[in-house]
Amino acid sequence: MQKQRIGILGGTFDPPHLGHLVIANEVLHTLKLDQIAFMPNQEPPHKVRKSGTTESDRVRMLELAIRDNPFFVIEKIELERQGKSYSLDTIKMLKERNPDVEYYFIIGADMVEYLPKWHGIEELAELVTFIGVNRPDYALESPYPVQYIEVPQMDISSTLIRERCKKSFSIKYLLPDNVIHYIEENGLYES
Ligand SMILES: Nc1ncnc2c1ncn2[C@@H]1O[C@H](COP(=O)(O)OP(=O)(O)OP(=O)(O)O)[C@@H](O)[C@H]1O
Ligand SMILES: O=C(O)c1ccc[n+]([C@@H]2O[C@H](COP(=O)([O-])O)[C@@H](O)[C@H]2O)c1
Repeated sequence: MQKQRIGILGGTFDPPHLGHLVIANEVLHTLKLDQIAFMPNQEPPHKVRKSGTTESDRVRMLELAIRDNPFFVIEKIELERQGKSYSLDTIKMLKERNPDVEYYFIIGADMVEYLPKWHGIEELAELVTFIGVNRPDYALESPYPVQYIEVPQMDISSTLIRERCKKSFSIKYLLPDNVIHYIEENGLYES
């Protein structure tokens, strides 16, 4: 039996935006994967979250963002454990639960640059195939094995969206309309 092939897009998704959706879709189709699992982290290993959104806000926004795509799912495994969400621990747990799945870990070029600092990177690189996608202002080079996929470049980040909300500046077209409604209804990122 052929193994199931799943792309994992790990992230903070605070909030999810079109950059996430476009890279997920490009990788899904280029590699003909079975599905893409968006995996929100509990506590990002390399940055401090200051936005004030709750875990359930981030999950709800992701649910809304991927709602119309049957190939997109949410993997909540990192929300089940406290502390920093090291990818090595997560992938080991996922492989234990699903031994017949091959995992493709999708990362933007900022994370490709950061790979040497990932916890247990040598071991992790043996367990997954890293898929690197371009992102403005970052190089796509790594001493670790990374398969590169060229995606339409978008200078959108969650930081940009949070900053715009704070200034009451428009965020239309940068993320799905239903996520924008959620942000507005719940007054997220206003301060
Ligand atoms: N516009 C983009 N182009 C390519 N990759 C992206 C883009 N936005 C996010 N990514 C990648 O998606 C993954 C999850 O990103 P994350 O949820 O941290 O979003 P972010 O926009 O980088 O957030 P923040 O601005 O808060 O740091 C990371 O691997 C990141 O490199
Ligand atoms: O395990 C690590 O050391 C590690 C270091 C940096 C980032 N990551 C993972 O890379 C993914 C993207 O991270 P972020 O912070 O840009 O959302 C997310 O799943 C993180 O948990 C993992």
